Amino acid sequence: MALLESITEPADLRRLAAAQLTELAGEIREFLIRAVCHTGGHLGPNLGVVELTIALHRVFGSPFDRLVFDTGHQSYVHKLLTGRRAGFAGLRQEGGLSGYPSRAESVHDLVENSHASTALSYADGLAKAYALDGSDRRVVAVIGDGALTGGLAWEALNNLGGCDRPVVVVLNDNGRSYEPTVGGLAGQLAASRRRSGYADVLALLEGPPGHVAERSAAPTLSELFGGLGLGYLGPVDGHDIGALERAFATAREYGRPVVVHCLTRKGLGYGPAETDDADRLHSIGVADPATGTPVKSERTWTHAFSDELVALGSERPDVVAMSAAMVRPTGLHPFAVKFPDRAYDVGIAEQHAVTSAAGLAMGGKHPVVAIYATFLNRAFDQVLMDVGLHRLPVTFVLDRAGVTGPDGPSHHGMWDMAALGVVPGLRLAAPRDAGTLREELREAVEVTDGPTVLRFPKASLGDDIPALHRIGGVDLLRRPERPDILLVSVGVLAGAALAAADELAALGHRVTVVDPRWVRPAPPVLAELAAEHRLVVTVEDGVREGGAGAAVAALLADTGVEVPVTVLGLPREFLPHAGRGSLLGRYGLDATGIAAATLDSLGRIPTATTA
Ligand SMILES: Cc1ncc(C[n+]2csc(CCOP(=O)(O)OP(=O)(O)O)c2C)c(N)n1
Ligand SMILES: CC(=O)[C@@H](O)[C@H](O)COP(=O)(O)O
Ligand SMILES: [Mg+2]
Repeated sequence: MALLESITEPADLRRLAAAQLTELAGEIREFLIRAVCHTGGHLGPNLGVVELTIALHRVFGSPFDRLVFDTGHQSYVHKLLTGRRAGFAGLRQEGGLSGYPSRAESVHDLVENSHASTALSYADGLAKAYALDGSDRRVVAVIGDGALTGGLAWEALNNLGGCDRPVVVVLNDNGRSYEPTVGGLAGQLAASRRRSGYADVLALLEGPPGHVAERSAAPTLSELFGGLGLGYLGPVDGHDIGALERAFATAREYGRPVVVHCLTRKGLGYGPAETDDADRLHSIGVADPATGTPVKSERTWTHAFSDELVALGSERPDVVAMSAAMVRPTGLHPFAVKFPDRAYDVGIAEQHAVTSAAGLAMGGKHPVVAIYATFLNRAFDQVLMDVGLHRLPVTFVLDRAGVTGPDGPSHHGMWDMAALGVVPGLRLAAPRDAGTLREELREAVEVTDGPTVLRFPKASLGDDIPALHRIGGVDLLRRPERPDILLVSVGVLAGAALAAADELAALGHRVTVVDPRWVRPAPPVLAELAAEHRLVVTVEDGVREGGAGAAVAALLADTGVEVPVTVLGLPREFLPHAGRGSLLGRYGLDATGIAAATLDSLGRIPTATTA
């Protein structure tokens, strides 16, 4: 690692000879494999951009010139070249290096939002600002072929091409998002690779044999981007540092917006990634570096959803599934294998996914849109207007809801219950275990007059938590004689709520614990239950303001039930990266935190009413 250790800033790179750069690339790959297998993180994407990132830092002068990484999951090499090698021991760990660019870490980092397809818009704005200042700073946006399937990227291209600001768009084309990138654009890129005769990369192309041949009649990328008003350079071998540097140097002096099309191989240099057909080890947990296999394998909420959706698909031919470039991570793969004609992957295009699902519902189907909670934020208007206003039966299944952990602020799926709760006619369920997930999914697809939502976390599944009985759709999990406290627990927090009830019982309190199951709108029976208690405490792993607990408080106010309500949830802040359990504890959403907050609230009730 002698060369890598000698690099503390981009200027150090410019002192190296060509042969040393190749050696450095090898050291970086070796380092990444070891470091990322140790902590978990994005391995395949970073192994693919080693040469590309070296070349960028040799040609452009960051931080004067600005490098914007789309999504940012491929920024590890950039971090290594900008003085953060030592931080990799704590990559994505609490207090450690972020898995994405981070302005707190480095002046070389700019955009921390790891939602895809934004880089070209940021670049457009930066270039406008620098033009106003009369500055000749260059703006470079690195965007993957997957991220380029997002509509926002095309809105930006449309703007970039319509003016002469010198933005350099580096298209990192590895032919894949997680799986091979889908759609007409992917076909265009594939055809371009074919024409380039870049055999190694061609070997990665997948799809039916006719696919590439048919696409080869398509316009060239130069025509495509040229038609929008951008220059086009390429395709360039994305693993040839010399070729990349020549292309970037030309782009730097181009004087107009230009796309540099780089062909790369996701996972290059690590056998287990190169041969991984699922996703080239896109994002891994802690793994054995010798084999790339995860150290821990567990049954998750995603598995439970996945199995039940396949069962539903067999029973209900109208049930169709929709994904925005995340077929496997959201558990849709088994459904797509069994019902290939009823599964749609639209690319990184959440807004389109939602409105396309609306169309499917208008056409008599019941779409299940499986999506990470955080990515549905982007399609709020489509949920509200295109689905909600038309009262269409679309079911949204939000994986990674609540605290996700090491992916940090842009990935915590904590806004859903507050944001979606305002959609008229939308019903939202938060299953507490695998059993209720199955049950609530089935209830959701039975709904015919509006959108339904299921949300669950990125976590391993515990045992099912049985209900004593159900009233008004609400599950009673604990019901002592003469209860004084009502704990309303949302979804996965049922276990913590029950444990808190135990702690409180040990102190002499009598705690009822309920799981509302369908949390938005709040079930009316909660008002009746609340009236039998002296204090209501709601517990959710979503933003506290405007969430499920706030809906319970509003229900009580609307129905004249004058029992104090304490709403426990996440603060209205961007939460950092850290382990999920640790963050839940930090924000008082573990048993001890819930019990302590409850005692605190009890202590604040005037004595006359606590007697
Ligand atoms: C809006 C949004 N949807 C989905 C994702 C999840 N996601 C992260 S990376 C990725 C694939 C990106 O493909 P590409 O841009 O080609 O980068 P590569 O990993 O191939 O380098 C997806 C779907 C995301 N980050 N943002
Ligand atoms: C960058 C991105 O959005 C995804 O790669 C995400 O990090 C994956 O998260 P999971 O590892 O939870 O699937
Ligand atoms: Mg890609």
